[in-house]
Amino acid sequence: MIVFENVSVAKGGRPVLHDINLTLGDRRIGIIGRNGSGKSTLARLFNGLEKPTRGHVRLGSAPVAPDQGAGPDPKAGDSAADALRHLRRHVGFVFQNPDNQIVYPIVREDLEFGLKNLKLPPDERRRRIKATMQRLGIAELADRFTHELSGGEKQLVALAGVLVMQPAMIVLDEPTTLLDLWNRRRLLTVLEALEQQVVLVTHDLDLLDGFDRVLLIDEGRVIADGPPHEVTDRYRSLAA
Ligand SMILES: Nc1ncnc2c1ncn2[C@@H]1O[C@H](COP(=O)(O)OP(=O)(O)OP(=O)(O)O)[C@@H](O)[C@H]1O
Repeated sequence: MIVFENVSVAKGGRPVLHDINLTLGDRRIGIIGRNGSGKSTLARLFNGLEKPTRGHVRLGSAPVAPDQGAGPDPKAGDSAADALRHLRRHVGFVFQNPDNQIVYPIVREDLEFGLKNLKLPPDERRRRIKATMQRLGIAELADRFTHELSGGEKQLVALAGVLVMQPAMIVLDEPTTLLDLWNRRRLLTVLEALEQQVVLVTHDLDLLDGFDRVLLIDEGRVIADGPPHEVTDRYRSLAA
């Protein structure tokens, strides 16, 4: 469960999100909207990649970022830093561009990096990496150079890097843009099977069939919030 309370974000002095209030406990949540409407900014708030200019984001009961008007109370700062760590640990984020996510030269090393930080024993690290790669149908990529992968292969490796961490919630920002039909279908099957809460930003409206809830963002505001067909119909009517 994640809660947005009076959240606004400004960038370069320009308002990008306006006074967002949401309580999101649903298992499958989609975020749609036209280019530049604020979807990625909203998605990045989920795991603290973006901080509110005003308001709070809370995972469970922990505040993620203080209202910036709260002042420089060092104690409040510490708890906000703890809350941010909590959020980063529990919410995995899959970037639109996998090059922003893949760090190490060999696929297996890249997937192992976060698991080492969690101080998991080598056996458990190997087990998780193998199971995740098999699940995504990319087991044969384990020993490849990451810079030699195709765009779609990189996108799947970036997703694997998040899944191995087993976060409580997974946020994906347009994860299908580089995928062929087979891998798009595979990704959908993987998402359907995940037990975690999933938040998906997409222009690919068909992916949202079967989702519990879809948010339509327009000019930094949530202008529709409901079941997929209702909200995607409203979106299509904006473009008509
Ligand atoms: N660093 C920045 N400085 C100023 N404006 C920014 C900055 N980053 C993003 N913006 C603006 O914020 C608005 C929202 O951007 P955002 O990336 O959230 O949109 P989006 O809905 O994800 O778009 P798309 O569908 O094109 O990916 C856009 O108008 C964008 O130009």
